[in-house]
Amino acid sequence: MCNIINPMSNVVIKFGGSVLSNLDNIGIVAKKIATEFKKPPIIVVSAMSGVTNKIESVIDSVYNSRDLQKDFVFSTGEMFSAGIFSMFLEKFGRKSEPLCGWQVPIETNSSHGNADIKAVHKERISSLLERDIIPVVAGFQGICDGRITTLGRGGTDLSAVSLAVEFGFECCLYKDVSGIFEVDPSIIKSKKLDFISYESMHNASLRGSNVVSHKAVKYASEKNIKVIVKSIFDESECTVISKKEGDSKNLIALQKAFCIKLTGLDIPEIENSIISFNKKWCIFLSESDYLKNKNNFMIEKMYKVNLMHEKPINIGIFIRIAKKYSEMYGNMDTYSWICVSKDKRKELTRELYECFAV
Ligand SMILES: Nc1ncnc2c1ncn2[C@@H]1O[C@H](COP(=O)(O)OP(=O)(O)O)[C@@H](O)[C@H]1O
Ligand SMILES: N[C@@H](CC(=O)OP(=O)(O)O)C(=O)O
Repeated sequence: MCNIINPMSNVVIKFGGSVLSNLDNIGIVAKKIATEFKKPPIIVVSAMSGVTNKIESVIDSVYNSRDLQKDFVFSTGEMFSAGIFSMFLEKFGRKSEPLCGWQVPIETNSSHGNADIKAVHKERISSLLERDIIPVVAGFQGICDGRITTLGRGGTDLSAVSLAVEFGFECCLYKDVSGIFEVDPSIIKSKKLDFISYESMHNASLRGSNVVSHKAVKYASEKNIKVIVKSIFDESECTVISKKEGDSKNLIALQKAFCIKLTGLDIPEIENSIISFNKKWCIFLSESDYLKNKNNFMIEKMYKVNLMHEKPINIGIFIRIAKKYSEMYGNMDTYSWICVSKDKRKELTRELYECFAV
């Protein structure tokens, strides 16, 4: 089942790093847009895959920089892909113009590195669309007080959703997967969902299923705009994220967890940590706390396998599985988790899926 995007209708189309993995792929998707979309869509692009991580490591190697400089450099990956994508569109016969966030402009608050969108101005893009020129917007970025800001990792999804809201267009996120699955397809084979509610997707995104950024899902939910996730290489399938309450489903999301196991009660002061007591004391760290503390403590890199369940699950079965794999687990009304080492994560995920998937 899929709502095929109608090439005759107005649409915002976002291509993420997973699709923009090399120049050949950019050429292939740009050709498809240039030849199949009669009405000019608004294209929104991420940096090519791996580029933002590389930029981040360059920034870290130079200087523990202020947010202002960091965002300036961070935003360049998207500028590069917007320019290249636009060149390909022209090569395939369509007029196009690349735009940075500040040129649109997309106004944000001043939270560098994790800014929120305050306003999207339509005039410049509208004037391009009227003249049949395809705008290619660099995602993940905006402007505040004349300074470039970035929207947080995965933020291009948010750029696309906010443009779709402002223009009243459909919003389609093209990924390297044909939709949202009950489990990340790179971990195990599971069922693809035709629909998922904002709430379920938001919960899954917050707990590691970063296929769609949690900020984008929240924004779409607040503005009640449906978001379509699909693959450009298989147009027959997709997932629609919307208000529609779907049937009850279990989703599994994997999250990296950085964990200090304590021998005594000598608890270090670490911001935002969750202290969990389950036979042993341990502290889960955020990735940034992990980087700050990795030289001072023995920190284990683990995986938190989160099972999101809309109905209560059989707790006896869950605890039996949890104990088989780990001493660290938790059970709540709507989600349960088990923390395991990297080598056990697939096996555990498979067992949870087999026991609890609907
Ligand atoms: N439940 C899920 N369903 C589909 N894909 C998922 C899920 N959880 C994680 N993923 C991963 O998300 C990836 C796509 O997201 P991402 O790399 O952020 O895309 P992009 O950067 O192109 O927007 C897929 O390659 C897939 O491995
Ligand atoms: N390039 C940025 C923004 C982004 O949205 O990327 P992607 O769409 O590839 O997840 C990041 O890596 O966070």
